[in-house]
Amino acid sequence: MANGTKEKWDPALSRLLTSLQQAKELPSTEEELGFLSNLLQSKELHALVNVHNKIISNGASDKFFPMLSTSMHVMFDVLEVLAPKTPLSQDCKELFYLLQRPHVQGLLCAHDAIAQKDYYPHLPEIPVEVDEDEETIKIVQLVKSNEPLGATIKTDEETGKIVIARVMHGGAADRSGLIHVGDEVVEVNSINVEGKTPTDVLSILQNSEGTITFKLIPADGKGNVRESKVRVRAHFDYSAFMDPYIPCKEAGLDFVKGDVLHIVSQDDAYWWQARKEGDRNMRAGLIPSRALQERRILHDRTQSQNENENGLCSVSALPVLSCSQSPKSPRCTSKPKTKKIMYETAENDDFDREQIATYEEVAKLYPRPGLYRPLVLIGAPGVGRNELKRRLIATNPDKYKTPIPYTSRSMRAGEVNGKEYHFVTREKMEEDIEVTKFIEFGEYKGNLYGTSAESVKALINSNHVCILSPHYQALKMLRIPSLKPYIIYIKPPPLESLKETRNALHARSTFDVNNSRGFTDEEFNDMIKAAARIEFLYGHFFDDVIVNEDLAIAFTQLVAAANRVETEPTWVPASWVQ
Ligand SMILES: Nc1ncnc2c1ncn2[C@@H]1O[C@H](COP(=O)(O)OP(=O)(O)OP(=O)(O)O)[C@@H](O)[C@H]1O
Repeated sequence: MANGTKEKWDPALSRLLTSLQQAKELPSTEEELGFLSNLLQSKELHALVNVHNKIISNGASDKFFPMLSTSMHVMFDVLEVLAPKTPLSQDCKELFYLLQRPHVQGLLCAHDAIAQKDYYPHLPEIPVEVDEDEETIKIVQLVKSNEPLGATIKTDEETGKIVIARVMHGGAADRSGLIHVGDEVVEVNSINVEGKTPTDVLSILQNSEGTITFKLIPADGKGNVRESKVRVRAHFDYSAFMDPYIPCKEAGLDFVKGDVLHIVSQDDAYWWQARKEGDRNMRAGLIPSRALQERRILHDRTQSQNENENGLCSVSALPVLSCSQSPKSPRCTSKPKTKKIMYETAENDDFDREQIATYEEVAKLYPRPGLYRPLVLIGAPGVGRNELKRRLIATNPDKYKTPIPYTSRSMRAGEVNGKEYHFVTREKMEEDIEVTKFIEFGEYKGNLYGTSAESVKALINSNHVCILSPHYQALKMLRIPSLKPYIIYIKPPPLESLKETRNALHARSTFDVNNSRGFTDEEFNDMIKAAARIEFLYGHFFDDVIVNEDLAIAFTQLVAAANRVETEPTWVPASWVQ
């Protein structure tokens, strides 16, 4: 033996070597035998087998049973908790730093792979011709519990046999490490399934008690697939129960618009496997893939277009405002207001309407010194965005700033250029509007008004927290990587409470008499309708929602949100952190 003594050798390797000696009579070349003999005696293989055996024996002993298989998640949670505490304690700071080191993360990742039993060697196909009739059969026994099996079956289109269609990450079948996609099901509890439909097989499974024994013909090229790290924000609501096409309703994962999902597998073109972010439940669920969801949306749109013969409305499900809106004046209020900016943008400019919103890849953005994220208050006109904005600025006028708008109107006595407004010519403003320099603009009494993207950037660059309360259509220009806005939706309370709070005498001049106003019943109704519309179109962009019922409570929530942005990690589009 070239290396080491034979006694220390793994018994399986020794047996293989002995068999190799006996195989000399078989029709094989000297070269092949020599290669195998060298391989079986190599130090590297020996070391690998030892490591493998150790892992298996540790895995088998209760003493080393993993406490969890998601230490990477825990690490991210800990980072989240620690982030705001780093300025307070040296220990927190050190741990925060350590947990972000690639070596520590690599160690935890390896731990999770082992805890998820993702360590079985993935052997290539045997490169010799196998007798077609002599198929390998594996017998897998699983104990039936309340937990679903975590696998789905289907009839193979070519062979007509029942095969494993998918194995849910972290489910019972996956944890067994013995059932793989493509395995052919021959028997279930000694019942031959040949010629049976998946529904028949399902009822055999449902009627079995205790241990379930599968006889399977292994698929080629099987193997445990590592979990992907992709996180997405859902832009639509999903209920597996309501989905007639999901291969198995029980295996579905329900979610609502705005939920962050961890996509663990995208192997299937139509059905991804996902967990809700932060959900400790190990088993993943099925959700429609991006491609499938896009197809469905397109199909629904075509159908609603067909139904809508005059073709006036392309999205029939949109909550619509009752009043007609002209391009020059999209607001519904009948009363003139103190705020002068009107929006040029017409209803049909709602930018998401033509996009197919399914999933958006997201990543965590950690707060850091020098990162000043603008706070954007979105809401129905009149809901109280300006009131809240003014109050927040008043808490710290050196920190919170709002950009000074541009106008084409002439300066009045007492006004200073760059204080109330930046005064520019109409031609200059029109030129800038043309090259999309304004995040919002409009015309009022023959003069143009607008807020430029540059002035938002200037505030950020001068280390201020920029606070904006633009028209919701401005989100299109604001939600970009260079600005990284934090979007807070200011929601009106239910109609009765809206009327009650706004009609209360003291509420009219809550903060600034000049900016106080009353509302008609029609305006209250319009506010509720506009709110429903904004939620429908932009709900998936909201980082936070504040119900502006009691003003003092809403303001406290706004202050808390503003602090959160500075101290806690938040989910943002993945492209913002790359
Ligand atoms: N929670 C509340 N309770 C009572 N009154 C409120 C409340 N929030 C706001 N208001 C009052 O409602 C009026 C409209 O608020 P505000 O001007 O801030 O609305 P807005 O969302 O900025 O709308 P717009 O963009 O049309 O000006 C103000 O008089 C304000 O004081």
